[in-house]
Amino acid sequence: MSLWADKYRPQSLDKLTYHNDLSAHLKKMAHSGDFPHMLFYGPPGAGKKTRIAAVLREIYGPGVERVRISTQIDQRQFVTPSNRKLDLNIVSSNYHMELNPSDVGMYDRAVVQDLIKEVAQTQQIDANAKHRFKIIVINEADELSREAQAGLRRTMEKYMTNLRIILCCNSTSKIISPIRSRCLLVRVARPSEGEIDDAMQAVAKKENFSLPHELSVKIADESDRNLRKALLTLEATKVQEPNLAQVQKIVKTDWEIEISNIADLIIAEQNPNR
Ligand SMILES: Nc1ncnc2c1ncn2[C@@H]1O[C@H](COP(=O)(O)OP(=O)(O)OP(=O)(O)O)[C@@H](O)[C@H]1O
Repeated sequence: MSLWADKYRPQSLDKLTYHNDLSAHLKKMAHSGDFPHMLFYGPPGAGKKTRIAAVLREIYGPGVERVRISTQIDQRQFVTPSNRKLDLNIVSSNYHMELNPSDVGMYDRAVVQDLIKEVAQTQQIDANAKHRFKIIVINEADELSREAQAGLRRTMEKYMTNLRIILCCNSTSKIISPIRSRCLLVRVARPSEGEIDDAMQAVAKKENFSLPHELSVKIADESDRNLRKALLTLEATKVQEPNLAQVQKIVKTDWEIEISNIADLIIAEQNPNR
């Protein structure tokens, strides 16, 4: 059973419920022959990854179902110059590959370069594929070391014919300017409270319950307009109090409670032992 935040994630650009101009623009670009490298940025839970996944679907058209079926998670091992073994999870399909290189810390440069080279050097096998290029999605790109970014920049130039990079991060300030200037910058802003309300109401409808407007606004407000957090909070609240009309207090997510407990402990007794 998956969480509502995953279960009801819109799959295509047409189904995205806000920033409609941006969706239309991305759609146009996906169908033009000329797809640039892209840098998606914006606050947590604003919908960056959802949007990127929708763009991939749009680009690879009818083959998109195959993307889903053939998408798999690989665990790959890299050996560092000092012979340490590192594991990295990679989500990939015939058309794309998705990585979190920051998971391997200071070895990110080697990993990024190896993987990109590997993808760039394998031709698209599917002769019916609409596009000749593959896409590599790099998450948490702002955590990449400068060396990794410099390597990435060279690779972007070298393999432009059969490879596009989509970077995803919170802020562009840690991305080196030669990369920024080679990418189309796509800002995914926080949805408004009204838009969060709409998204939660849509989930409530699919789950067959009614969500009082005041509660919805309260959740939107308390979640800092982070849509994922709002959906998680809604689900946790509904589990605890199935009759939402009676909810007095919004349920916080486990990690929030945990962090708040830790903070209380630290404040209660301020010594090195604690
Ligand atoms: N346009 C949209 N309409 C409705 N729901 C959406 C939309 N975009 C995202 N969501 C929902 O919001 C949640 C957060 O989206 P997503 O994971 O894409 O955010 P993100 O910006 O990539 O977050 P982070 O930076 O924290 O990884 C998802 O659970 C998804 O279901």
